[in-house]
Amino acid sequence: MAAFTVDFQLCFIAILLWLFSCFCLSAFFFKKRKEPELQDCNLPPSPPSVPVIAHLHLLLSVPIHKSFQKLSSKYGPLLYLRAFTSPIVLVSSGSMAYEKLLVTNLLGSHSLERTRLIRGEELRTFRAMLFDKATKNEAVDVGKEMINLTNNTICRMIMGRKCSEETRRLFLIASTVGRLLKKLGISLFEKEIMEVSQKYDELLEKIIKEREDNPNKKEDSYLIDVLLEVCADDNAESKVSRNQIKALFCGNELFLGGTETSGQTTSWIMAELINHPEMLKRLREEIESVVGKMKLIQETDLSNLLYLQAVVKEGLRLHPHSPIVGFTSMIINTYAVMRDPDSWEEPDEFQPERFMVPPSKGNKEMREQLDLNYIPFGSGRRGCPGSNLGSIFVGLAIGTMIQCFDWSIDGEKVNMEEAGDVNLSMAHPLKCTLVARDPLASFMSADP
Ligand code: HEM
Repeated sequence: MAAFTVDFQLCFIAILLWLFSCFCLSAFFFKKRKEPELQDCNLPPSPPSVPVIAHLHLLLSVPIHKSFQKLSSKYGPLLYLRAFTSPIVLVSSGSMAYEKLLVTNLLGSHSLERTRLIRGEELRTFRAMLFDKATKNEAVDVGKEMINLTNNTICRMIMGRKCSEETRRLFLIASTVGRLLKKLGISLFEKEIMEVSQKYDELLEKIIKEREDNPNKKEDSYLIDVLLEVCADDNAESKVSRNQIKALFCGNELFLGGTETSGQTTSWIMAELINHPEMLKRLREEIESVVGKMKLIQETDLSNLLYLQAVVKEGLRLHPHSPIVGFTSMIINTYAVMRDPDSWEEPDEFQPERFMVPPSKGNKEMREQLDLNYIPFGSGRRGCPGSNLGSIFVGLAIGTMIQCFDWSIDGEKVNMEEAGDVNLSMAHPLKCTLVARDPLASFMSADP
């Protein structure tokens, strides 16, 4: 009996302690929100919840990605959950087939060719923005402007229209929080997503409705048109729901994977070129001899600009955006592999020449070396499906910035200190002032 009393007391104390810690945790980790604001929002569906803690038990179950996968297969890919009173939107992609559809209709070589015009237009806007900053003598945050460029371009490649300021804000939240969580297969956004949720849903509904009412001709169709066609087809091989199409725009890996990676890579490469003026000069000379002195660089020039390609490759080798990548049951330290002194001469030096294939080495040997030791885009099934598009983004931006402007920074050299753990970034984001170069300035000021 005595033993029973002690156990009962212990149990009681344990329950009290548990409840107390739950409340402490909630006060510490989750900000309180007012219910009326949430009721205003047009929220995604929500699974049954438990009193007080709401969906906390689901968020704490291990392994979390499996538990979320189970939830999304039961209730759909876009879910509204709560931990106590804190809102969470869970975005899970539906199926491999759906992912495949996205990748082939956006990143495949045929699609890249079809969307070249969009990238050309966005590049012109980017160049005009830089020209404007140069005229006003304003500093440029290279990474930030590159993220804007890639966001706008990917958005247009998907649905034929630009991102609004709001959308861009949402993507920026997604890229910060989502970066850590994408490995778990979830996207978790805080207050801001709930605030824009209703307006955002309305905007997406409007776009989808517009496309449904006026479908594009097949040859002019964007990814969104292909997805809507599959969504409407009951006999389609891979099922796509309306919610999945919406989920594509809030936190999908296409945006997370495509924007910050290109932004950071471009910043690192510009920093290396500013620190190595002789390489910057060589690159500029190559552009002038291949493209011409009176013509602005275009995507179709990239395949002829071998030194530019080598500069981009070397930037990706020294500063991989993902220093750690996971393969099936292994973790690979790409940073260490690409700086391994057994494979690379002077591995810590920025030397684009190493990617200019010397005639004595031959292409085969070079390719073997790259296959084994060059993995800035990961490798295998989990490797980056956007590697071609990423190289185009970075190559074009670097080519444009070097061809059209002279760059300067505060101080002698750019500080190359690294920051970040999951993703490698510059501890001191690259900010420069620029001057438009003659005679190209006259072309840029005439740009729209
Ligand atoms: C220079 C630019 C880029 C770099 C350095 C880069 C690098 C990477 C790396 C290393 C991974 C594998 C991550 C891992 O295994 O944990 C990855 C995955 C991915 N990337 Fe990229 N990427 C770039 C551009 C892009 C672009 C432009 C897109 C598309 C618009 C894109 C879409 C994706 C997607 C969807 C995944 C996830 C693949 C999966 O998990 O199955 N990336 N990227």
